[in-house]
Amino acid sequence: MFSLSVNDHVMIAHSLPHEFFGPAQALHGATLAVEVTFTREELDEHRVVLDIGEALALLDEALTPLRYTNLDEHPDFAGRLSTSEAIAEYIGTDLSTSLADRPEIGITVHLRENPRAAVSYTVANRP
Ligand SMILES: Nc1nc2c(c(=O)[nH]1)N=C([C@H](O)[C@H](O)COP(=O)(O)OP(=O)(O)OP(=O)(O)O)CN2
Repeated sequence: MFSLSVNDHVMIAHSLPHEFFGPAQALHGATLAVEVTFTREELDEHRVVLDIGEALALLDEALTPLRYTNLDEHPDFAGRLSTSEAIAEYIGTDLSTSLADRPEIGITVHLRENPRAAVSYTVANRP
């Protein structure tokens, strides 16, 4: 199995309006560090998992709709808690759509919420 990882970050604001989240029910900001790992069982005809430039561009495209937004007002999170897990799923789903022509590529999104906590999401039905 081969893998390629690229990273970026995104600044957002959001609230988590449920008592489960304690003080995070209030509006707060976060700079999320995002790393995506693409995997392939075998290399492609260019002997790569995915071109690094394309991988960076795909990640940038996935993050652009989130940059500097208040997720409480973002239509894709309407009525849904914008936890780090949900944001990782959103990014993974976007990347999976962009790579619909290459279902042989696995996608895992690793999202660091703060120096002590991170989540990850692996897109289903890919290797
Ligand atoms: N599994 C998750 N748990 C929490 C998330 C999340 O995205 N996924 N997010 C938050 C808050 O947005 C924030 O990042 C942390 O808020 P905080 O109040 O500091 O939460 P803690 O759980 O660390 O501490 P408390 O003891 O609950 O105050 C929270 N959780």
